[in-house]
Amino acid sequence: MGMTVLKEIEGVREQVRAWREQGFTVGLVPTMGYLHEGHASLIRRAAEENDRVVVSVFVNPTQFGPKEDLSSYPRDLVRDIETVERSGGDMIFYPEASAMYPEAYSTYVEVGGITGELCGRSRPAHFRGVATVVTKLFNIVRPDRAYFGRKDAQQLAVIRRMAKDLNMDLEIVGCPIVREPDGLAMSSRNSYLSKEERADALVLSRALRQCRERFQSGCRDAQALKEEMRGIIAGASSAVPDYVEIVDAVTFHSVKTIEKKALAALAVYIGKTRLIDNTLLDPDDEEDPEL
Ligand SMILES: Nc1ncnc2c1ncn2[C@@H]1O[C@H](COP(=O)(O)OP(=O)(O)OP(=O)(O)O)[C@@H](O)[C@H]1O
Ligand SMILES: CC(C)(CO)[C@@H](O)C(=O)[O-]
Ligand code: BAL
Repeated sequence: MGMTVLKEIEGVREQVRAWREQGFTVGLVPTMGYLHEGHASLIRRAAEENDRVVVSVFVNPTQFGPKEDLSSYPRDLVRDIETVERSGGDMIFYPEASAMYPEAYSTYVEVGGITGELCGRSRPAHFRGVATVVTKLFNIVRPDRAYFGRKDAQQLAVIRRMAKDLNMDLEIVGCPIVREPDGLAMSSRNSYLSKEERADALVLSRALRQCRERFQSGCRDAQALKEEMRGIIAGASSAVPDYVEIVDAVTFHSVKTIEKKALAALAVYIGKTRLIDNTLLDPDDEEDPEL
């Protein structure tokens, strides 16, 4: 089967309906495009677990703040088509913003609780935009499973909460963080970095690795771990932390002592580029294949 590229919502519905009539299961990988190996790993996983895979490519305006990078967000549909095809996807859905948010559009999905923490503090309307667009994508594609990366750990938790709270009939699948060989988590925004900033950006994964090592050797004091991470970040001249946190992996509330599953999570400006990364700190399982 060849790959389809569709812009119109109705065309997507028709194609998915035809697949369903043939008894096929459908996986969805929502993205903002400029695809890299992190996205490709989600598409491959979806292709392993579903008969057909839809990849949405949509730079969603409602999740960007007024001073954020909506207009400069990188785009390359031709390369994205190649990546989806090579990774086993069957359809790219790339709608226009005016089709997703026509005139008089007025409905938003607000997830409470964890959205008040971490990225939700620095990007106040962000998760409302994410929850809204993901709900719309779920309603358009009606997938059996949807795939999200753990690099955006809080986003994954918000979507799991939303799907559960709103009785959405699909499985949310979380996928491991894919890194460059030197440890930097892959991100479309890495393309903004100058050569010097690219080198400085290594402080995120380095700080998290150090945190994990100290955790594995028995340290459970979150303050001490955070101070050490801040010290590593301060070593890069272009790096300014937005947050350096250790939170409960379920509630996303800050913890003092790590007694159950926690997440060490960072958002750091490297020059003007805001990057995020995280690692799980699990007192019952000290192995982490990702860092
Ligand atoms: N390095 C990665 N490993 C695993 N999943 C990833 C990685 N990067 C992004 N993803 C996942 O891909 C999906 C689409 O993300 P998105 O298009 O925003 O990519 P991104 O590279 O994170 O972009 P940005 O630079 O905006 O953060 C999300 O579920 C995200 O968690
Ligand atoms: C899930 C998502 C595609 C919604 O726009 C976006 O937040 C992303 O790329 O992670
Ligand atoms: N990966 C999250 C998309 C955003 O930063 O808006």
